[in-house]
Amino acid sequence: MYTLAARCARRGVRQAHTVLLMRHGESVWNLANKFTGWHDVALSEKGHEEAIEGGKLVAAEGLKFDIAYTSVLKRAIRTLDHALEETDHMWIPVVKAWQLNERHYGMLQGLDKKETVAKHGSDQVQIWRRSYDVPPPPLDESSEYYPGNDVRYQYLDKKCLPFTESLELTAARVVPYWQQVIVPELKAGKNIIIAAHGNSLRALVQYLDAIPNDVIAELNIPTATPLLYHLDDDMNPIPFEEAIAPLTGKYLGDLDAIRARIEGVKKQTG
Ligand SMILES: O=C(O)[C@@H](CO)OP(=O)(O)O
Repeated sequence: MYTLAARCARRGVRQAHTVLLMRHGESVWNLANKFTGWHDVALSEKGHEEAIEGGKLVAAEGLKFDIAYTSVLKRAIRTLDHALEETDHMWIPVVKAWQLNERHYGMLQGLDKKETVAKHGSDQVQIWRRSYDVPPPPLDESSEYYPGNDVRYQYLDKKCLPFTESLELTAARVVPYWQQVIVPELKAGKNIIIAAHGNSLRALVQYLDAIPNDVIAELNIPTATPLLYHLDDDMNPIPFEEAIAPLTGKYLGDLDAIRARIEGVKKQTG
């Protein structure tokens, strides 16, 4: 004989849907202060440590996951590996999707951020870096950074491959991937962990939290800092009190240290 409480629990007085977002740890090009985009660079030593620390924070929260998503770039893949290892989830399926890649930085890829400011001015670089709809100058097909020259994209229709991307163009692949691939898994009751990138995650949280275009320009996402969302059955975030606005999801860890990390990302250009 079930108690009333137990019957209710079984009949779907359900918990919120859980999604844990995590930007990769510091990469060797973050360390060198270069625009990276789709270029596939490794984590720095500090980046590995950050990802392990981030994973420990997720473990301490006692979160359970059923499926993981990441990009096709090793800094995010390795970050996810660390998080899965620290939380004892190495066994769950991992989906690697180009749609979760970092925003393609066009002609800026490989350039030093401060040298780019010295050459083009901080206002122009801020527009390329954080405006919603102005992409950096495009590269061309002869560039070593053109995805059409990269074997991992060989089976993709060339018209899917960017020469550069704004946040708007990044969202045009991230958000449909969220809606079409990830949301059905959430609706099936699965808990999700996603390891991705500063700008692909900015595109996703802008969508989840309905952040206006001028406000998202001010939003920076720190490396390897777990960001927890609870969603209702309509996939709307259930705000956490501890959230740092305009986000409604909450970062795990020491909030002062997290704010300092956010400032660090902002200051990369000066
Ligand atoms: O270089 C990049 O690809 C991104 C993330 O590292 O940089 P930014 O924060 O300047 O958009």
